[in-house]
Amino acid sequence: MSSTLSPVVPASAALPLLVVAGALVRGESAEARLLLQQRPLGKHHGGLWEFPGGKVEPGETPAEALVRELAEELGIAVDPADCVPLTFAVRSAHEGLAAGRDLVLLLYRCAAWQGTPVAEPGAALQWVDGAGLRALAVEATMPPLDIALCITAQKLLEA
Ligand SMILES: Nc1nc2c([nH]c(=O)n2[C@H]2C[C@H](O)[C@@H](COP(=O)(O)OP(=O)(O)OP(=O)(O)O)O2)c(=O)[nH]1
Repeated sequence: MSSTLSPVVPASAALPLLVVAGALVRGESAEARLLLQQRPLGKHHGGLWEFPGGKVEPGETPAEALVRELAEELGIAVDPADCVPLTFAVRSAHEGLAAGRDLVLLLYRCAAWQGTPVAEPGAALQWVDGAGLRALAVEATMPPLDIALCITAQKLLEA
């Protein structure tokens, strides 16, 4: 191979931003609902509905980060063993991310926790059924990355 070829990822490029989020599901069959959180106004994607979660900090595993974020944002305690990888989505920096880095979002299914989710100041929560989730995706009231995640999350709500 020629030594003049550029590597796919230049050594100088920033690593992707790793974000974890939880698809918290309660109830079964027709009663199944997913928890969505509205991002506080003033934050990136402010006012849009997303899966609760946040960035993985240095030294954390993704599951540890999710447990921490769910405790911080919702005040619930989740066992890492109850965080089951569900799907992921990737957004390129070229698609308009302010930080200028690719973003990889790992979505976990969580069906067990302790406590009752409570929104942080400035945020809001809603439990959606399949129709509610579709409506948010179609109306683009979710971050672009979440539209892709919803296709899989929707299956958690199917009878
Ligand atoms: N939590 C979450 N973030 C998402 C989703 N979809 C999506 O594009 N994002 C983006 C928005 C943000 O750019 C990034 C998450 O950052 P964040 O601001 O929530 O992370 P954080 O809780 O660590 O926040 P901070 O303390 O740094 O303010 O991922 C989603 O469904 N959930």
